[in-house]
Amino acid sequence: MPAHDWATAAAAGYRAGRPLTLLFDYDGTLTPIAALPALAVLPPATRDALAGLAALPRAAVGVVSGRSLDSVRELVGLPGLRYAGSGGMHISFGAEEAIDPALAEFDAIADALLTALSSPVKSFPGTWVERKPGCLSVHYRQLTPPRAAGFVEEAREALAELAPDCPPLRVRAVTQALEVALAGAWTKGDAVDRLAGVDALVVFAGDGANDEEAVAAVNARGGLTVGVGPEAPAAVRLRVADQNEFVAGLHRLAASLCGAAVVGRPHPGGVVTPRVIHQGAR
Ligand SMILES: O=P(O)(O)OC[C@H]1O[C@H](O[C@H]2O[C@H](CO)[C@@H](O)[C@H](O)[C@H]2O)[C@H](O)[C@@H](O)[C@@H]1O
Repeated sequence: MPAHDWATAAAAGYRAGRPLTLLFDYDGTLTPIAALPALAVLPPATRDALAGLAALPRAAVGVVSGRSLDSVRELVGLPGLRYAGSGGMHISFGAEEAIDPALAEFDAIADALLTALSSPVKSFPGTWVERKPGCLSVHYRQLTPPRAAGFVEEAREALAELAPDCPPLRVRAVTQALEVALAGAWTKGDAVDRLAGVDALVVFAGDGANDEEAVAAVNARGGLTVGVGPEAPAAVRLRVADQNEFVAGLHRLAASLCGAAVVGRPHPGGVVTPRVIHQGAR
C-alpha cells in the first residue's frame, strides 16, 4: 500500500496509541451522487464499516453533512455516531445537541427566500428547492451545463434583490445545487471543532465546496484531510480519485483495525433522544 494512503495513515496513528476521530461528509463521500437526494442510500457494507470503527475503544465516527440532521441521521442509521446537519449548524453527539442561533434566524426569512426563488425555479423546469433547518439547497442537477449557468445567475439575482430587507446571505455552489444560509452561520468547520475530541488524530473526508471549512479546521489540528474527486477543496492533504476509491479505503481501514468481525455485525439498537445543551454565540 502506498505511504500516502489515508487509511494506512489513520490505522498507523491508532496503532501508535492515539484516539481516532473519523469525520465524513455524506453525499459524494459515503454514498455515490444520485439523481435525487432520496436515492443516495448508504450501502449496508459501508454502514458495517462505520459501525465497526465506531465500536473501537479509542475511536469515534461522525457524519458531517449539508443535509438536515434528521435526514443524515436516518440515512446512516447508527445511533452511536456523532452527526452534524445543515452544513454544521445542527450538531448531535450522544444525548447532546448544539444549534447555531442563525438556524432560527434563517428560518424566519425562509418563506421570503422561497418566494423570491419561485420565479427562476418556474422558468427552469427540473430545478427545485430543498428546505432544511437553517438553510436551503436550490437543486439544478437535471439541467444541461449552459442552462445550469443561466439558472444560477437568475437564482443569485433573485436572492440579491432581497438584500435591502434581508440579512446578508452566504450563497455557494455545492454539487449541482446552490446552498443558501445566513452569512456567518456555522459551517462544517464549527462542527469539526465540536466533534473532534481532545488529542485525537482527526480524519476528515469530503468532496465539495461546503467541506472547505472542515478541511481548514482539521488541517489546523494537524489532522488528515482527504479530498474525494475533482471538486474537493484545494487545501486537502491527500486525495482519492472518486467515491469508490474512498469507500475502498474505508473498508481497508475497518478490516485493518476491526478484522473480519465488521461484516454482518448487528447494528447497535436503541434510540437516543437528544437534548439541547448549548446555543453558541454568533
Ligand atoms: O455535505 P453533503 O453531505 O455532501 O451534502 C451536500 C448536499 O447533498 C445532497 O444533495 C447532493 O446530493 C444529491 C444525492 O446524491 C444530489 O441529487 C444533489 O444534486 C446534490 O446536490 C442534499 O440534498 C443537500 O441537502 C446537501 O446539502
